[in-house]
Amino acid sequence: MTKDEVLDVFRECGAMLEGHFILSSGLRSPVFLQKARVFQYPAQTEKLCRALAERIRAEIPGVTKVVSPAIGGIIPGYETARHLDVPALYTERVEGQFELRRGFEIAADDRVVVVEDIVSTGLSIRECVDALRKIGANVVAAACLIDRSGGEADVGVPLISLIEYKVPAYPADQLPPDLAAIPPVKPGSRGIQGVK
Ligand SMILES: O=P(O)(O)OC[C@H]1O[C@H](OP(=O)(O)OP(=O)(O)O)[C@H](O)[C@@H]1O
Ligand SMILES: O=C(O)c1cc(=O)[nH]c(=O)[nH]1
Ligand SMILES: [Mg+2]
Repeated sequence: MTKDEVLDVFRECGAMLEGHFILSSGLRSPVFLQKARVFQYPAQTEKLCRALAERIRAEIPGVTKVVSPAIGGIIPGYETARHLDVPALYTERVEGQFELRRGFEIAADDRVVVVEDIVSTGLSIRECVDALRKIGANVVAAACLIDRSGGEADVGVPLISLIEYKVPAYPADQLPPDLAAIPPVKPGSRGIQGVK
């Protein structure tokens, strides 16, 4: 898929939000890609994830498992894994730290790709990769639908993005005046109900 085709899917699903958003990293941004609005449509999700799976298959041979950081990564991880014909697992936050969900297993000879929805700073993928390495998993790459860092994020493994789409993000104490004038909202799940 071309960059415009991917962005059109987000626009058509009403997922390209403008305002003042607190990102997972704590940075602030005038744009939020509300992926949940895309993932409510199976046909659109299938189209994006089929294209991502094709990229993964072409660039990373022999993938045996997909693991995604909850919550946002679960649906695209599952759909991408379906196209790769491998199992779809996920990590979830337990007292703020990612852990492989209870019941899932990864063998020493598995070749794991972490599949994420959106990358901003890459922090969530790094945390997921760290959690997987801690239990001995071989993480060979990561992949995402949209890389908002424009290729700058370091996720600790090779990152395949369906598209790069550079969006501004600012520390909370360095907001441009037009952004500071808008009350901020936090759409993501990190930090809810006492979770760090
Ligand atoms: O590259 P980063 O700076 O880590 O930002 C991107 C992360 O932010 C969002 O997750 P969030 O923590 O908001 O929770 P969610 O997955 O439940 O939406 C998104 O799903 C990515 O995981
Ligand atoms: O950085 C984030 O938290 C983030 C940005 C974005 O555009 N979409 C999203 O789901 N998370
Ligand atoms: Mg997430």
